Amino acid sequence: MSDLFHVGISGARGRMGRAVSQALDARDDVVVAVRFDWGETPDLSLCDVVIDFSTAEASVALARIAAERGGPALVIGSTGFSPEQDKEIARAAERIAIVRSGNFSLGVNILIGLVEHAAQRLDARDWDIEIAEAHHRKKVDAPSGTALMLGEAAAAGRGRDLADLRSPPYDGVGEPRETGRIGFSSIRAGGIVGEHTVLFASEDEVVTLSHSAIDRSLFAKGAVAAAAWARSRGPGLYDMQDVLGFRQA
Ligand SMILES: NC(=O)C1=CN([C@@H]2O[C@H](COP(=O)(O)OP(=O)(O)OC[C@H]3O[C@@H](n4cnc5c(N)ncnc54)[C@H](OP(=O)(O)O)[C@@H]3O)[C@@H](O)[C@H]2O)C=CC1
Ligand SMILES: O=C(O)C1=N[C@H](C(=O)O)C[C@H](O)C1
Repeated sequence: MSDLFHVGISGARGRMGRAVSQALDARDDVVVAVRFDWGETPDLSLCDVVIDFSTAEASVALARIAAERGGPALVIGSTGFSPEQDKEIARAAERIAIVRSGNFSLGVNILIGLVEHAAQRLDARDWDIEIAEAHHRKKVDAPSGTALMLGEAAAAGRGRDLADLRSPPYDGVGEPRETGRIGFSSIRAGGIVGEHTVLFASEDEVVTLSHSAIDRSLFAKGAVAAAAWARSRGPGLYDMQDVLGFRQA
């Protein structure tokens, strides 16, 4: 394999697409082969990897096409997938390498391990878990992809799936909070890049684990590192824990 690799950018004119473009410009081992947005048909044969920050629907369509032709590898950062769309991405990953993550930052991927550790040790009968996130006013999906990953880590710490533990949204007058559930809340305001807090609360004390993204170039750099990693992988569905070498064998 040549040291030079060819990258496509999906969602190129978007906030993340532009950040990815800048992150790629800083590297001397990358050629940006194609850039595309909604309604444009890219020549995927020009790419070793496509970095995709678009929409869940667009990412599923791209994954389907890439899988049908046996490449390129994909790095998918879009969020807001339905369970059926999750399955479509997993199906495509039987044919090509896909690195998918709701957050490409090192800090959040460290936080995931801390949350799982805490959830495993703090008894669900005594400790409630609540996940709060804040993002810019243009973000359309909630809870954020990162909040859901943190929720999955908390659920895994308790040996369960998030789908079984997720609290319905609190709104109006309802029943008291059910023991062992994981709650989510979201803020959309101004230009907030990305704030995530996981709160563990007992009757006597509160433990708070949190992450703040200061600039979205953070996510772009992580996605570019994932692209460099993905281009030499066989088919499979990977995430940033794999790229960073955090996954235990
Ligand atoms: N995993 C992570 O670390 C991060 C994930 N994200 C996620 O990435 C996604 C994009 O975020 P952001 O850049 O802020 O959003 P933007 O709305 O700024 O950009 C989305 C881009 O995708 C384009 N697009 C829409 N449909 C298609 C399509 N079919 N094919 C190719 N491109 C398409 C849009 O084009 P047009 O304007 O022409 O419609 C637009 O340029 C969101 O889901 C967000 O949650 C964001 C930050 C970090
Ligand atoms: O839309 C965004 O901006 C972000 N989306 C991701 C998410 O849904 O978690 C990651 C990051 O927080 C920014």
